Amino acid sequence: MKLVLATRNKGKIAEIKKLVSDLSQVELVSLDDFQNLPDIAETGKTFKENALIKAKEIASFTGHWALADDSGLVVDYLQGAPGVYSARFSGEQATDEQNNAKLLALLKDVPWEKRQAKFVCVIAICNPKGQCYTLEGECKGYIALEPKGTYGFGYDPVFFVPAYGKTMAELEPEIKNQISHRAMALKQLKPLLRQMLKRSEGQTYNIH
Ligand SMILES: O=c1nc[nH]c2c1ncn2[C@H]1C[C@H](O)[C@@H](COP(=O)(O)OP(=O)(O)OP(=O)(O)O)O1
Ligand SMILES: [Mg+2]
Repeated sequence: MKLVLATRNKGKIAEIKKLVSDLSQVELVSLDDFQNLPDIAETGKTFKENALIKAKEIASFTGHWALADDSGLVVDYLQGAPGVYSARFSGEQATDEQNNAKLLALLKDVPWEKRQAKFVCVIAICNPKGQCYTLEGECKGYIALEPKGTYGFGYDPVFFVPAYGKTMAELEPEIKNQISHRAMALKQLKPLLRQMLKRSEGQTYNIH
C-alpha cells in the first residue's frame, strides 16, 4: 500500500517515518515524488479540520492514500494560543526561533504554575475518494523559562517535560518518539492501518 506523507515539515517527516517503520507493507512516499502539487491553505479552525484539508487534497491530487499531520502548541496562559496558528505565530514566514522568542516574551515573568501547555497532534488519513480517519494525540508540559536543547524542531526547546525534567529538545529522538503527541496519535493509527491492509479495495470507511 502506497501512502503519501502530506507534509513539508522535515522534523515531522523524520518522526513519522520512524514511528511507522515497523509496518513493512506500507510504502511511504514523499511530496517530493510529485510535481505541480497544489498549495494548500490551512483555513481550518481546528487541528482536525486542517489535517483533513491537507490529507484530502493530497489524496485526491495523487490518487493514493495520504497521511497529514496538523499539530501545534496550546498554552493555558494564552487561552489556547498559538494553537492552529503555531507555525505562523510570529508571521507567515516565521522561523522556529522567532516563534519561540515571541512565546517566551509573552510569558515573561509568568510564574511556573501558570506556564502549563500541551502539544496536540491530529493525524488524518484519507483515500482519493475523500474517505478519512482521524486520530489525536496530546503531550502535556510547561513552557520553559529559556530555550534548551538541540534535538527535534519547532517549540521543542521551550517545551518542558516534567517526567524527564528536561525540555523536549534535550530528549533523545527515541525518547520523544515514546511520549510525544505525534507518537500517541500514530500509536492509534497502527491497528487501523493493519486492518485496512487486510481489507480489499472498494470498502467503505468512516467519513468525517
Ligand atoms: O513535535 C513538535 N515539537 C515542536 N513543535 C511542534 C511539534 N509538532 C508541531 N510543532 C509546531 C511546529 C509548527 O510551528 C506547528 C505545526 O504546524 P503545522 O501546520 O501542523 O505544520 P507545518 O506547517 O510545519 O508543516 P505541514 O503543514 O506541511 O505538515 O507546531
Ligand atoms: Mg502547515
